[in-house]
Amino acid sequence: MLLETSTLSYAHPGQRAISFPELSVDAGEALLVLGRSGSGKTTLLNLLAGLLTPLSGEVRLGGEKLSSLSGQAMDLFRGKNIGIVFQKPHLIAALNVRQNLELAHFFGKKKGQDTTQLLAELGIEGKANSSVLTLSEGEAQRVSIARALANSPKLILADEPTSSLDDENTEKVIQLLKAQAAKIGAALVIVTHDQRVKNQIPNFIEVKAA
Ligand SMILES: Nc1ncnc2c1ncn2[C@@H]1O[C@H](COP(=O)(O)OP(=O)(O)OP(=O)(O)O)[C@@H](O)[C@H]1O
Repeated sequence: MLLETSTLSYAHPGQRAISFPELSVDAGEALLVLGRSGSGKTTLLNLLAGLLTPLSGEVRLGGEKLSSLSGQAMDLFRGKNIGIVFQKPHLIAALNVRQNLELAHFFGKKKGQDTTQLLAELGIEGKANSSVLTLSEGEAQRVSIARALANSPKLILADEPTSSLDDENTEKVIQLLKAQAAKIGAALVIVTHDQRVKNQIPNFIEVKAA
């Protein structure tokens, strides 16, 4: 199994601990994380990304136990192996579209996917040299997906990637993520409360606050 967790829990300061259901995702597979607002979906995603350290249990990616990696080693491991699509695109305004993608190569210290081809696959090749400030919301979301894929990560994590999109673009974005995960053999985990996504990815777990 490429990604797996066991007895994972986390407590935010001053909050009750959240216990997460076990999850496992193989290369090329997709999993949805569903749950009500405040149930802990983003917290789980941050644990899977090694951005938070669990209170108990562990996350293993490609056999590597994330909590055994120190700060700097974890940052490098994440840059190489984990692509994250945040709820809001978080693009660097001073850089154009292509440069935003190349930044991922820089942080991952690897050459990664060809940016021209990647942008073409996502249907935004015409925007390569555009300022990110001139993009529509849907285009910016696709650039943030391209950036997450730029290093051909083993794991793609997406936090509510469709919450601000209409039905047509929701379907397109999920298809894109699935197709890209299958192409590079990555595990795909999508956190959402968007029930529309269930039609496209039947495999899911549900996070429930205690
Ligand atoms: N930095 C923090 N400090 C303290 N409590 C936090 C912090 N971040 C999240 N929480 C609390 O932890 C719980 C889970 O939050 P989380 O953001 O993981 O939920 P979520 O399921 O992603 O919610 P949403 O769907 O609204 O984004 C909530 O009760 C939240 O208030």
